[in-house]
Amino acid sequence: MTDALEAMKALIEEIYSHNHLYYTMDQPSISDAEYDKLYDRLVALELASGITLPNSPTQRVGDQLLKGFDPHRHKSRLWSLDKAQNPDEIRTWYNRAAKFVDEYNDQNDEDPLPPLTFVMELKFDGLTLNLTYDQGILVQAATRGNGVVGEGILAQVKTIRSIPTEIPYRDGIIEVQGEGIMNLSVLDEYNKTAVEPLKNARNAAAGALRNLNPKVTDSRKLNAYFYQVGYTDSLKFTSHQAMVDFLRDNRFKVGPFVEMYDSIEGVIDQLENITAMRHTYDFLIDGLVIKINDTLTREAMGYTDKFPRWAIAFKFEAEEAITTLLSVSWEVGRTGKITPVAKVEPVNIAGVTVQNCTLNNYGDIERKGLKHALGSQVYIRRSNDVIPELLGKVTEEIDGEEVICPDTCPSCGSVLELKGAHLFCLNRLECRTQLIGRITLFASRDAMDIETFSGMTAEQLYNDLDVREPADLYSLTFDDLVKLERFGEKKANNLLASLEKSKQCDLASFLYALGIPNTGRSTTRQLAEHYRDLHKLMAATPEELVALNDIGGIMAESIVSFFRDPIMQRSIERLLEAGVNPTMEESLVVIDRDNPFYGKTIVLTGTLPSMGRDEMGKKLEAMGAKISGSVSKKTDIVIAGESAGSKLTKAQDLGIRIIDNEQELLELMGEA
Ligand SMILES: NC(=O)c1ccc[n+]([C@@H]2O[C@H](COP(=O)([O-])OP(=O)(O)OC[C@H]3O[C@@H](n4cnc5c(N)ncnc54)[C@H](O)[C@@H]3O)[C@@H](O)[C@H]2O)c1
Ligand SMILES: [Zn+2]
Repeated sequence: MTDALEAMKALIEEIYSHNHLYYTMDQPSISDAEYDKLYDRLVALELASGITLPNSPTQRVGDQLLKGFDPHRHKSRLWSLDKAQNPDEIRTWYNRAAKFVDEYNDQNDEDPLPPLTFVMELKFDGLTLNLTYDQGILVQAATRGNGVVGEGILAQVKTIRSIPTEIPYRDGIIEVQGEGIMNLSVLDEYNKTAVEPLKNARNAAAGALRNLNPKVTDSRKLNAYFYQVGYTDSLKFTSHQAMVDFLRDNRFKVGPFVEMYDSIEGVIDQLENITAMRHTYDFLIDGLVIKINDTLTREAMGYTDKFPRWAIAFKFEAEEAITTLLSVSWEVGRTGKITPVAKVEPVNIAGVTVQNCTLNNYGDIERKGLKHALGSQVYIRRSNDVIPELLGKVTEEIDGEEVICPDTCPSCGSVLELKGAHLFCLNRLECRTQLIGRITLFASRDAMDIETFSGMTAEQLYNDLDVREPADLYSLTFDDLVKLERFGEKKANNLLASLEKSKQCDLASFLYALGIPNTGRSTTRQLAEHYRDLHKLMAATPEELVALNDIGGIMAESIVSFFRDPIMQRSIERLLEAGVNPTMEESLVVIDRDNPFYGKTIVLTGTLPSMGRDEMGKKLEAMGAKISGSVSKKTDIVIAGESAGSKLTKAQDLGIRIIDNEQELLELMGEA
């Protein structure tokens, strides 16, 4: 028992030191996942021993208040939330609630509680805010603090444009709870020019709101969402739904996802869908919150010392971790761009072991304060299946070994050149890695689609048969190939046949195969559709190109300088001489040019009830529409399915035509 006590005391001390860094300083030194592990260990010890020490963090909310802010005593307490990691833990919570209601109703058969219904909302990851309105005027805004008393941050909160300083409801005092956040697009924009980039939107928002200088808060362009009326003098809401309606009527921003369910299995059925959508929102969420809808039931169930019994948070798997930066190596891409790749101490993030992380470029290392970081603790993030990213050092003050940037190309040894934030090897004719990269791209599936070809094939052909550029592939012979290791007659013949077949290719794939810097598959398709002829495109001017949808200045310059480069011109000429014949496939069906989608740029977002976005996109393309991935002034129509996120908001802001009813859409398409 004394062992358990000692262990508990040590854990409590450790947790408090992290609480202080997280809640008071907004500068955590461990990831949330690691923190949660410590916390769960303490909970387990308390359960096993049956002892809870009086100062245990499991019995209280938050941490000490920061000096310099006026304390604000909340009119009604603010709470933390109980957590579930999986559907079974949600079912356990539900069973407890259902049992409570049964027992309650047995004793109160005159006035029973209604059957349980639920609401599910996004769990915003920012800083809790409690706003006080007196006769309709915003008179105070406070942090959660320890739940009873928070820090008054009215001046800071007033910099948030979306928070109303006056509301229509004027009967006495009302307190409204929500979360101050920094939109992810705003964080990206801020970091593009910031001297000190911000590593994480949660800490960025919390740090800005708890900054004594409201000008700093203002410069971070924060936002806020509200989900709860904590206190009123006289109002009563029968349900959460009624409360949300009240919030909307009083011009508070309510989350884009607030859904009602009449069974817990209905809630659980949706968990996976919403989890899959977590990256479509322009703000951080760290989970979902499930709450019982009915107010009387909430009041009857009440609270523990720390959280309401009528709500539970479903926590997503963490996407950030802390680990050690071991080394940085430099990789040469097919355009000659040199990219730093960081090797880290292997760490598990959401079920995947991460060992390598990208740093975008040379400039990034400086900007993220990583110049002296070898051997240091660093934050990494892996989200949305993208390549893990290195965010920055955990403790900026402590120097590690220096990251040395190369002056010469690690592949060919020629002197590197710095263009903007990127290092480049300009030796395009002889740099082995670049050449192999270009050949690999040329043969890849989205390009010329040469069967069974891989990066290894390109390397082998380079080493053994002097294949230096794509055109060389077309002069390979059976005798050359059959001699190669791991090749046999069959493989040699297959490769030759596939190369022969690729000569009749469509223009868009051919353009993609050339590897024009900064242009992806959708751009090359657009170029092909517009110019319909390789030589016309090769003669295009930057002005002509920017006039096309989705092509910006940088891309236009890339395209023009690519085609003006004598080396590329020669390379294309050789391909044509070899018999490659890129053509624009004329569509077989004649498109009715009077249909409402002809020539329109359309963005699809959210989930459509009857078919996938890809399928709908193809149908619209066949009607002459252009499908684009992002909303801009050039967008004509946004088709919004269920749970559409930031794209829909942006379309609304820009006043773009929105079709959000599938029936209407199908009618317009002539399909209904
Ligand atoms: N890394 C660290 O060192 C460290 C230290 C302390 C805490 N933490 C993190 O904080 C968590 C515990 O924190 P907590 O109690 O502050 O918060 P919580 O995660 O338990 O959640 C409670 C908060 O969720 C917010 N919330 C967001 N959306 C909501 C919605 N729709 N409805 C209701 N509430 C909503 C509210 O502000 C509320 O205060 C830990 O699990 C850990 O992840 C990390
Ligand atoms: Zn090189």
